[in-house]
Amino acid sequence: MTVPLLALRDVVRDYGSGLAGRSASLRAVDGVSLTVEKGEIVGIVGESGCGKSTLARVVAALDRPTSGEVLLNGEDLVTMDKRALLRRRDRFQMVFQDPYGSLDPRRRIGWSVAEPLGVLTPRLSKAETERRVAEMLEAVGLKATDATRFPHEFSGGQRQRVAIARALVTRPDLVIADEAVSALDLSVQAQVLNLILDLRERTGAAFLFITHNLSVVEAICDRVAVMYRGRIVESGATGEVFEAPRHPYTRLLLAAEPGRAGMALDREEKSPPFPAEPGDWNGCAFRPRCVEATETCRREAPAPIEIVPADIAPAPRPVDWRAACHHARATPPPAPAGDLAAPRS
Ligand SMILES: Nc1ncnc2c1ncn2[C@@H]1O[C@H](COP(=O)(O)OP(=O)(O)OP(=O)(O)O)[C@@H](O)[C@H]1O
Repeated sequence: MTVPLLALRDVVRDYGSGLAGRSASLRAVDGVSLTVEKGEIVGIVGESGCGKSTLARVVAALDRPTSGEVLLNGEDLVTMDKRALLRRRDRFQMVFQDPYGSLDPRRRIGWSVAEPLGVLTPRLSKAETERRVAEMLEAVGLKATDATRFPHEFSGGQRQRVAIARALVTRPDLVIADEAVSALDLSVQAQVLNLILDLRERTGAAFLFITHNLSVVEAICDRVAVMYRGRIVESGATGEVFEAPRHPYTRLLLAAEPGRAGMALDREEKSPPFPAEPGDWNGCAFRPRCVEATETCRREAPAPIEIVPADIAPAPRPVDWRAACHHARATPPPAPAGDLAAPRS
């Protein structure tokens, strides 16, 4: 059996007092398990505060989970000592929403792109470093001579290209992109997404793409994981999940996307408060917003169930579609307009 590039096993991240014996005040990530294969682009979606960025930081080893495993090529980054982790740092890189934040305004672009090489492969010669920087700048559609310019001389889209060049210069296996295109105009966004697809083809890098934008996920992600209150409620191939979502929250998210026909969404219902204590909440976290909720949903948190795609009979393939809902079915339920607008309880 091949080892996935990234495997998250039951990852939990609590924010709280930090005092021993005291329970946490907030569970931002609640038992997330997920895999990313080599060269795959996996999207994490969900509304603000659902734990996307916390998960991204844990995967990038910028933050430690409260419990769980983060396996990169089978090695657990959580239990790894600092020196071993530093040696693996060239295997994964992060791209943030604000390229200004990751580019030093006083440094020339060439320096910023080269910096990870200096930290991670310090024995590289000056000539080889310059060659790698020029190669990366050209790969992201800039000129090699741009290396001598400063960040303020570039547009937002160009700066995001520089940030991507910086992330890919060490030839990482995995790039964790947190809202990496959200601040860009639609046309520039499309250019950067095409660039990412192109770079995936050329370098074989996998991407974990954190976004609240479903159109972005549809455009580039092979698979999608939908998060709600720290948990993955549905995951699977993007086309299948978006075509016939099985979790009511996925349907709600899709219906709320401008330009998509579907159920009405009462915007007041968005962003419900998190439980003050993780233990306060039994049952399904989505229950207060779901018209399908029953007594079972009140009592028991639903475990993910496997969904069998309709075409499984003529072309058997591994089942990779899961929904954590007591009422998820193998076939899509009829969804009359407005059925999620008014919660039952
Ligand atoms: N350092 C922190 N200390 C305490 N609580 C935090 C911290 N960082 C995040 N949180 C809380 O954890 C929850 C998840 O936050 P997170 O930033 O991961 O969500 P998100 O889905 O990325 O949201 P957004 O899309 O708005 O960035 C939120 O309730 C947030 O307030």
